[in-house]
Amino acid sequence: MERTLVLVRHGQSDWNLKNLFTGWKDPDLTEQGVSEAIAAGKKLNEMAMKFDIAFTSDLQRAQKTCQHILDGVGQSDLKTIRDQALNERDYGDLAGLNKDDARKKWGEEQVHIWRRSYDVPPPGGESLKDTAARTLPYFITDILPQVMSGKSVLCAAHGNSLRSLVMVLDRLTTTEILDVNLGTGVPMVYKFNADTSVLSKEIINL
Ligand SMILES: O=C(O)[C@@H](CO)OP(=O)(O)O
Repeated sequence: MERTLVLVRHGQSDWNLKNLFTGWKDPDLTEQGVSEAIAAGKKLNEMAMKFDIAFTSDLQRAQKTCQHILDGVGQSDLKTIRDQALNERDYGDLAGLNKDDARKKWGEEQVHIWRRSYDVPPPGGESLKDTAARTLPYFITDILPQVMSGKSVLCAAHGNSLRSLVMVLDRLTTTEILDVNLGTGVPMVYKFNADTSVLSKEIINL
């Protein structure tokens, strides 16, 4: 039995391009972001990937990426479940600020800690640990059972909401996760063993 999960971060958004902290804000994809999502769909189609169900967040950059990928594999009408649990980490007071301005104000090191550490939340926002406290239960109750029943599942979400899942799937430590950055529109194809452990992971570079 094949148990497949494809995780993909949305394509470039307007605020990625403008270098702004985004979090739960809801900017659209840029032209490049649309191209990345279309390219991801094309690659998965070349691999003859077919999905049984898709999951995405409550934010349009992930939803649109999900739809472009489904269009690319010829499954435009596939059942897609949207849930806030998959939303990006809430960046709190940093949302809307320019990342370079933030580095000037608080220093390179502090901003890196806010962006990539496991348990230090940005002011008024969620740490990766806080994010995992909503993404992981949702993954376990809603997404993993689909995968374990032999389905092929697409999950289009966000840099940090997906880092919280990748940390568990790849068995990374709280130190190792610091260096993990997910590329926009780059699918990660996971296959699972019958005991829910990861059999294989393939990163599909565009
Ligand atoms: O702004 C955000 O919400 C995220 C993802 O783009 O940024 P960062 O990579 O800094 O965590």
